[in-house]
Amino acid sequence: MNIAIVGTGYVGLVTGTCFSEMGVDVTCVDINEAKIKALQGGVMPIYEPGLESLVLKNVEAGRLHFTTDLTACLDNVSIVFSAVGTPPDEDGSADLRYVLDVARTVGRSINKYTLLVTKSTVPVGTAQKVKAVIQEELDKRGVTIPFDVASNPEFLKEGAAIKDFMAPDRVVVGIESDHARKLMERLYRPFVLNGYPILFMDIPSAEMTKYAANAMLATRISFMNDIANLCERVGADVECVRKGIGSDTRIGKHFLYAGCGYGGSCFPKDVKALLYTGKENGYTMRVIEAVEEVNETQKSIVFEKVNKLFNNDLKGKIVAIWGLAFKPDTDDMREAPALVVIDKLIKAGAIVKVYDPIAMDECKRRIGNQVEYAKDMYDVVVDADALSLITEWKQFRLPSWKCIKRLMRGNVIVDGRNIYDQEEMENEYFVYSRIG
Ligand SMILES: NC(=O)C1=CN([C@@H]2O[C@H](COP(=O)(O)OP(=O)(O)OC[C@H]3O[C@@H](n4cnc5c(N)ncnc54)[C@H](O)[C@@H]3O)[C@@H](O)[C@H]2O)C=CC1
Ligand SMILES: O=C(O)[C@H]1O[C@H](OP(=O)(O)OP(=O)(O)OC[C@H]2O[C@@H](n3ccc(=O)[nH]c3=O)[C@H](O)[C@@H]2O)[C@H](O)[C@@H](O)[C@@H]1O
Repeated sequence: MNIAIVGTGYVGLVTGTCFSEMGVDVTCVDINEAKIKALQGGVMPIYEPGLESLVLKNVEAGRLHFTTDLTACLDNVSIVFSAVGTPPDEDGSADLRYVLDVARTVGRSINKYTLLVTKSTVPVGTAQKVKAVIQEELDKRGVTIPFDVASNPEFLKEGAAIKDFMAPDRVVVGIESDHARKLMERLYRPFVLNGYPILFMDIPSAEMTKYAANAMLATRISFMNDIANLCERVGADVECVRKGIGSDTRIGKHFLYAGCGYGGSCFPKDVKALLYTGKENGYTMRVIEAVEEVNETQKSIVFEKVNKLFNNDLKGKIVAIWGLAFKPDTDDMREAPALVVIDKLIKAGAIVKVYDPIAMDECKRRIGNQVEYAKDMYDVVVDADALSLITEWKQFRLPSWKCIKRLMRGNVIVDGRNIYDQEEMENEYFVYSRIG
């Protein structure tokens, strides 16, 4: 089977690589020439565990190709996936410009039946827009060429993308023709053989499933952050509460970790887009509004705690930060809580020193020399008055507190992800503060 994947970002590159691993011949397409050139030279444009070796292996096997020219590969493929970005517009709605650009190129260039599958996260009704654009282009050409559209939202998480794609809880596919269903059944057969369910449904339901899933996960996080903030005020421990409620199988253990707010390229933007869809349809999504509001406040919580511990006077204080990426195992800093904390610390007059195992270059690209970049996790705490943990990379979990105590000039530790033991920290004579 030959397919093309348009958009070689986190989703497109992982999708293309994983399908090629299953024996499919995949051409990954991107308009970003530098990205394609790098990939052709074996250089990954993103950090994602396990990706590089899988890409190199499948390129070597001749099943994975990279190009900037979608038109040139359309004659050889039966399915085109669109995995381009859908960033938030100013009003919070999903910007469909890139998705519709892909549809336009497909309409202008196909010469035989093609199935265009949208993998990007798009609001209900997008497939119909995609269909209309392709038809418009075919009409302009004066040709009749059969085509279908489908929706196949992606549920992978950054940092665990390969595993999530290869072993999905489910694959959701929205279709409106038997032929499209057969093609998608064939493409996903290796996954079904491995026991992973594929759920076929109508296209609007598939499109909505993606937003509902992300909004539900974001809701759990904001709910727990709300509970954590109350725990702190009433003297309960949110970590005990998390285990207590997570053991109820109706609630489940996952996505119940209180922290310094959710970030990333998806929860923030998808929550906004869902709110917009509600408004557009005369309905206010009140729960989702609260989810967003709680998260906005929560992103400042580490700053608020540090500030309070220094009696609202951070002028000249050195604050070290562990973790910049929006979560561990990625270099992605889109909507990262660290950016909010850094900004507030700088505005309060603090000197900020940062360390992240992978996202240092990304941070430099975003905020330049507003902060000091340390060479490792111990170097960053030298002379610091306070240390704040923002991203729970594994290497931060069991540090040498003896060494840290020697290097810091102060003893304040603010744990934005609740990974340290309160008693141990107090035994080490740290002033320790966590979430909840
Ligand atoms: N990042 C993630 O973990 C997940 C993202 N998604 C969704 O998948 C979509 C893509 O997200 P990412 O991979 O993170 O985006 P990304 O920004 O990493 O990659 C998008 C790529 O599309 C390319 N592109 C834009 N227009 C193009 C065109 N006309 N032709 C060819 N290439 C084009 C860009 O150059 C870029 O390389 C979004 O809708 C996102 O919401 C869904 C699940 C997980
Ligand atoms: O649509 C998307 O792009 C993806 O968005 C999320 O994946 P991702 O953003 O990569 O990462 P998550 O592991 O979900 O973490 C998101 C944020 O929530 C925070 N989080 C997560 C879990 C938790 O219990 N508590 C918590 O604060 C993380 O620190 C992080 O900032 C979803 O988990 C994926 O299923 C989805 O495909």
